[in-house]
Amino acid sequence: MFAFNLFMRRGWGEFSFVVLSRLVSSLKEAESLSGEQDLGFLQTLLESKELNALVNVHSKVAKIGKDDRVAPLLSSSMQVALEVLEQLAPRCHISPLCKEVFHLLQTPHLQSLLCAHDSIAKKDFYPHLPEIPMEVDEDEETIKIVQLVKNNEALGATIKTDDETGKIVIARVMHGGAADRSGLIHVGDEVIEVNGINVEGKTPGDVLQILQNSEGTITFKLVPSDGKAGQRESKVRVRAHFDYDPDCDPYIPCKEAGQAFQRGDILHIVSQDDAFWWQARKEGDRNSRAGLIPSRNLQERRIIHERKQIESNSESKKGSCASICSTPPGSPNPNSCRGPKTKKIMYDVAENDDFDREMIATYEEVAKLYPRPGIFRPIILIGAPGVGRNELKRRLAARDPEKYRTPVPYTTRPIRTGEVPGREYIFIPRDKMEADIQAGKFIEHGEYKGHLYGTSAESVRSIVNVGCVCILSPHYQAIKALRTPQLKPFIIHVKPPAFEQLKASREAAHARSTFDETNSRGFTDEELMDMVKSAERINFLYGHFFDDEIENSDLGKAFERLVQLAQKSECEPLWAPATWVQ
Ligand SMILES: Nc1ncnc2c1ncn2[C@@H]1O[C@H](COP(=O)(O)OP(=O)(O)OP(=O)(O)O)[C@@H](O)[C@H]1O
Repeated sequence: MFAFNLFMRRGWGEFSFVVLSRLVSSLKEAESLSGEQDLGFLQTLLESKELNALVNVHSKVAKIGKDDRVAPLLSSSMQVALEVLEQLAPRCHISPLCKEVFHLLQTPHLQSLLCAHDSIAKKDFYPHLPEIPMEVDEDEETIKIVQLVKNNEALGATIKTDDETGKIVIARVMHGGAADRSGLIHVGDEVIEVNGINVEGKTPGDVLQILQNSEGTITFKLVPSDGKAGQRESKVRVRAHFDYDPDCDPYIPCKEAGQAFQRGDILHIVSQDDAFWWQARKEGDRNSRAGLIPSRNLQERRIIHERKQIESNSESKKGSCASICSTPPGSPNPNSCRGPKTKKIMYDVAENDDFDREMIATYEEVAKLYPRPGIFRPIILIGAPGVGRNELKRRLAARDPEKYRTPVPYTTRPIRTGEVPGREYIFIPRDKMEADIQAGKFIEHGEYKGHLYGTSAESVRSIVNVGCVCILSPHYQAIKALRTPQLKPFIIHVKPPAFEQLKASREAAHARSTFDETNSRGFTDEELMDMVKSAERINFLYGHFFDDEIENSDLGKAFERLVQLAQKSECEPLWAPATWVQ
């Protein structure tokens, strides 16, 4: 007893050989107080080489730990570096010093050093040693009694009936919730009593009722699980590619535990332990508890199931006039009476649409992409034909021709009078262009009136490599080919306003229809209507790829917004696919 009192008083920080030898001698004094077997065991342990070696190491570490000169000043130097980067990003052009610090702080070696420093400062020494196996009497069950004060906040844990034992167990503990913060309730703990009421044979619903009827302090009697407690938060961030509302989800285990989100939201996935229900919180919501969201696996299954249902419904309705809308909004109406389009068509829409429907958009892992000094992300303007992408692109290039450039397209058509090779087009023989298309050298291409047209990947790269911002306004189906880790484009959706506003703005500006080959008339109502529908459809199919959007109603305002977005893409760290940030 004396020995252990000593042990407690001194604490581990002062534990040394002196203490160890005093422990051994005090054991001898206490021989009469306890069983011989226990004392013999303790004496062997205290005199063992292993323990003495450990004490030796501990004493040295403890000594160094007391030296203030090597004590860390902070344990979040990486966070500080990121904040400095964020502050510096818009100021790089001010001085070469800013630029150099900005560049230095981004180097992987320095960032790794800061991360290593923080881990040591936090005493985050991995790997963790396995827990010491405890020999427990088989009949003896360890029980913990946990008391939590009930307030307006949810407990942040869910319960279920264990399939094998039929007992009530803790199914999940929501990160950051009351149960998690208590550090006392863990997944797999068996619930024996709630407020003195034995829950054996009860359903999770019954237990919930007990909890709901309780006021003030709630006492749980739990048998701890033998699994690992206190899982660390994962650092994964994803961009959601669909809207989610737990209130409308009949399968979520607990609606109150759900986390609603919208397409485009950045989510911090804090746990992926459960195959079907991840725990996540919206990025930036640091203090809120995490909520349940469907896992990628579950969401993919749902989408496949929904598609199958839609397909079988439309199969069974074949031949009848009414059909379920299995196509995205704004899909081309095969009965449309619009005349033949004279406009240049770069893609076979029908062929590519089937491919798009194959995509199952759930979550995309993202990371912050920091601006690189002197290398700008290409800006891609996507939008319905005629919406004004070229007009905006022209204005941006005219504002600063040294900075914003558009690649010169290639064509196989013969040169016309007044045209200068390399100015309007780069003229190229058909067999050469076909071979280059085959070799994947074109980021977009198409055929119009028997001639090929296209934009080469090399022309985009060469603009980027000379430190200019490349602006592109390709057909929307080129998104997938352009959204690569090499190009890292910033993609903006240029949207039309509602029909009335669209019509009024185009009429007021005497806008020329891009559907008329001679450019001699304004847009017809049908063309404007198609533009609105097409924008909805583009948003449905590709909305999750857009970094931002511009509503092109008032041209001046739309252009102002484009300038702001261009600056944002040049200066700010922005979320991008994680594969782009290596
Ligand atoms: N906000 C606006 N208000 C009025 N007129 C506009 C506006 N935006 C564009 N326009 C006009 O609409 C016409 C079509 O614009 P533009 O050529 O830029 O379309 P586009 O999206 O590039 O089309 P396409 O892809 O079919 O070539 C042009 O006459 C342009 O000046």
